[in-house]
Amino acid sequence: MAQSDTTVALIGAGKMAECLIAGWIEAGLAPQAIAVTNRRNDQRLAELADRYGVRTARDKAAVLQGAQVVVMAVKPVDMATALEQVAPHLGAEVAVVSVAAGIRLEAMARRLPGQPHLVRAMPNTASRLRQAVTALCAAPTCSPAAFDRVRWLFDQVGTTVEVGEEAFDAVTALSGSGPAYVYLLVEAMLEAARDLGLPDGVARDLAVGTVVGAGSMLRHTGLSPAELRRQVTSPNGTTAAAIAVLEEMAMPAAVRRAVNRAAARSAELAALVADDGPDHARARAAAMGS
Ligand SMILES: NC(=O)C1=CN([C@@H]2O[C@H](COP(=O)(O)OP(=O)(O)OC[C@H]3O[C@@H](n4cnc5c(N)ncnc54)[C@H](OP(=O)(O)O)[C@@H]3O)[C@@H](O)[C@H]2O)C=CC1
Ligand SMILES: O=C(O)[C@@H]1CCC=N1
Repeated sequence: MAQSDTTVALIGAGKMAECLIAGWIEAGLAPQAIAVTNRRNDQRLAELADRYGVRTARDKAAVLQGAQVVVMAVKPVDMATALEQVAPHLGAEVAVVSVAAGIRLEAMARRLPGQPHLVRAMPNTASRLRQAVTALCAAPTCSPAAFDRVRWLFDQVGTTVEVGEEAFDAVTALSGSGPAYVYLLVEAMLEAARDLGLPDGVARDLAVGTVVGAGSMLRHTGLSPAELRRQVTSPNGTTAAAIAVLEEMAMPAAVRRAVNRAAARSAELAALVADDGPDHARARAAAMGS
């Protein structure tokens, strides 16, 4: 069977699931090759069926029926339960992919005994427009064919990179959460534009065009961000004045700290599906804390 005939079941029908569905449909996957379920929100399933033509069902067995790839798109806190619910309905040849922050392959394997084809993925919401960057890591037991199928799926919604699992907390902090950092920057730029009296529509067009243009420069010139920044910054000019304020207010250090904190949070979230050892309850409580 060709990879373009891949059948997918999504467990979880939230924001990340919808971005993947939208990207796959845009890439030409048949809507009926995609099945989705969630925990209890029937209206949400109806919405996705209506919007994309995908199959939906409340019953997990029905959604998993015939799926070659199962994408676990639930919150880390819900992953243990969700894995236990799908386990009885999986054939051994099915590839199971988790997109959850923090959840480790070893923890998935413990909840899915006898399931060799396990993959961890960290996409981002730009999969909606087929512009995601997705990091992938396969369990040692995953067959090359199963991994290729999973990789093909994520290649349909952007670009993929294979990394060791030890890099996943960092990847999650950088590119999984990363879009939010950019949006925060744009929010602040728009507030400043409003302070300066620019009409909202004009400001949005200019700010969005600026971010997209800067991203394209990063992608296509091959120049470093530092060099590109230098090209904008005339001595004693307007940019230099702005950058001086950002440095004085420790913006670069704040971003570094934020990305580090996100990576640490990813590591904390691993405790949600950690071993049921003596420290489990405490680790779980701590991870759920914030
Ligand atoms: N949002 C993002 O930008 C990114 C998210 N991720 C990861 O994707 C995962 C999902 O995040 P997101 O989409 O934002 O979360 P949402 O809260 O939007 O969606 C979570 C979904 O999981 C469903 N769910 C929970 N428990 C079960 C269960 N036992 N069986 C079936 N469905 C269940 C919920 O159903 P119901 O509504 O009925 O309770 C809901 O549809 C997370 O693990 C996150 O780390 C990864 C990269 C980026
Ligand atoms: O905020 C989160 O935990 C998820 C993972 C990466 C992006 N969103």
